Amino acid sequence: MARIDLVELAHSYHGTGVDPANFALKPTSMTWRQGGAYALLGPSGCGKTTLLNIISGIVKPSRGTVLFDGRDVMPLTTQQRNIAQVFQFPVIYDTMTVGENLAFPLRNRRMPSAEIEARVRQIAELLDLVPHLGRKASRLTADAKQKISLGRGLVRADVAAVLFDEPLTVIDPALKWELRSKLKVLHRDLDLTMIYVTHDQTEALTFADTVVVMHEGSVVQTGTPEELFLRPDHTFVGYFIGSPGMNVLPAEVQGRQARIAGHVVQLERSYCGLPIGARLEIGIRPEFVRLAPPSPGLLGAKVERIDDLGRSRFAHVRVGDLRIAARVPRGLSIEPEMALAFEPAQIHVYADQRRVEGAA
Ligand SMILES: Nc1ncnc2c1ncn2[C@@H]1O[C@H](COP(=O)(O)OP(=O)(O)OP(=O)(O)O)[C@@H](O)[C@H]1O
Repeated sequence: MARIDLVELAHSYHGTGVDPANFALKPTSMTWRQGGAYALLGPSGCGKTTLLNIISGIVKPSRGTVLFDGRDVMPLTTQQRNIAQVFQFPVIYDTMTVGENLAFPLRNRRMPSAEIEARVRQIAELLDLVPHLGRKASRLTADAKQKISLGRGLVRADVAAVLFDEPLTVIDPALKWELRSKLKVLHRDLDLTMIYVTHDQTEALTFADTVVVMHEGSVVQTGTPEELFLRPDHTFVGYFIGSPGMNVLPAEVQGRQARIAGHVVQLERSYCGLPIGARLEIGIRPEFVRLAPPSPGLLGAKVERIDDLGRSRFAHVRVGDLRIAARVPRGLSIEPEMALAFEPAQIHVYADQRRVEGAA
């Protein structure tokens, strides 16, 4: 296991002569804690695999350094970096049995047979593969083959980190939930540093203690699932995490007031000296906007649609040109013309998409 530091990493697949705004990975410095369970979350093409491949040594970055426990690993190959990787599709030997597949990374390291057997058994038990240990891998379903890939990634206790690149893509949806929970237990039991790449917020939030959100080649926030929900540092995080995503509304902001579509909304904190010329927006999650009967003090809204999610209902409303999602309280009778009440403590202010910390 290792602490992994990324120091001023940046990467362009087209040489460093191109505009840095077009780099696949924009300058990034961060630390992955030893023993942490991380998810690297973002939409397709945002640079997740590039970052993962730089850590493992598959891609040489255009700029910057990777340190494992303070040691520069840039001159080292993937194998020398001692990283285990699990990819989207199973990487196993069909001609070997399940047990032989799991043992393979350990035999390669010349581990004593008794230790190999004990470790293979432990991993097989954790992944419910014990009944299959003696079977040829070729006879198994795609799900079971991917479980073997996961097992092969986890079987070595001495790796610097285990990197998972969308490992549950081929898994049946019903099994996905189970395997994700299993990975979390495995992380606790095996005490490994794990980085799990996904574009699926549910996968990220259920697996990780810390979620790293990427957008257009940059890490825009690193935090616990709760931090990402309650205090998105970037409008993209607000929009990408949560369902429905955060409302992001153009606003004029002065002191403790924001003006949205001509209506004044009170803020809990004060915002003075906001950057001149910046695009100002407020962000508030639908959970903290309440649909209410029309009232003189509230922002009037036209109801377009109600989504019933079983445990909660959300209204999609229109205020002038703006579309806003709001929570529908139980028992509220809904008319075409309603109003919105905002929870001041949950309103964030953004300048050019970055959250601004207000003053008390
Ligand atoms: N080998 C390559 N050569 C040129 N461009 C590449 C290469 N690999 C990735 N890219 C580009 O770099 C950017 C980041 O890609 P990357 O695969 O890292 O993103 P990602 O978030 O992992 O996406 P996905 O989930 O689709 O794999 C994209 O614009 C992609 O087209």
